[in-house]
Amino acid sequence: MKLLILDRDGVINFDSDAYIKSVEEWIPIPGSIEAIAQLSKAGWTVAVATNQSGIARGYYPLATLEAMHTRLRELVAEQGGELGLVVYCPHGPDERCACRKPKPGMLEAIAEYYQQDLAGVWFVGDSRGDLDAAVAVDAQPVLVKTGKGEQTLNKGVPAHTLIYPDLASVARALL
Ligand SMILES: O=P(O)(O)OC[C@@H](O)[C@H]1O[C@@H](OP(=O)(O)O)[C@@H](O)[C@@H](O)[C@@H]1O
Ligand SMILES: [Mg+2]
Ligand SMILES: [Zn+2]
Repeated sequence: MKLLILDRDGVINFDSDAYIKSVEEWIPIPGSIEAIAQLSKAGWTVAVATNQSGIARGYYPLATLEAMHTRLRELVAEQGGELGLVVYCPHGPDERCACRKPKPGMLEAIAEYYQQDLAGVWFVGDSRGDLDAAVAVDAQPVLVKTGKGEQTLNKGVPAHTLIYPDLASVARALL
């Protein structure tokens, strides 16, 4: 199976240090929706693994997070594509859950859902925690320079990380 896993904020949509707290604040990065649609139409399963500590912090309710993901699915469907499983970690850093990146719990949940081994599966993110979660399960860390990607790159990334300007260029590399 052709499985691609994406981080959300800073990869699919613009990120903010003030968190993405509403559907109105959830704005796709140009080319990202089209990239997901093109990949899915080419037979790729595109899943999402996203930290959403804003839930634990009380910045937005679960219903708002779900509304963002409904919007994402709708936009991909309008381009003729289909978005796969979206997994999120609603916990705060101090809850020591198993799912918050850099822990690989969400990646493992996606692998379990699709009964797919994660070795070499590309996980595309903008933060160091994304890359470390990939390394933890022998997936392929892929950094995009959107969102926090430039800062992440400047601080150093795992040795075999692949680096692309944005999700659209990742899609072009796979298609
Ligand atoms: O990039 P993904 O995983 O899709 O989501 C990241 C968001 O949950 C937020 O994660 C926060 O980190 P803390 O959770 O406060 O450490 C901050 O980096 C925010 O700027 C960011 O919007
Ligand atoms: Mg991110
Ligand atoms: Zn969690």
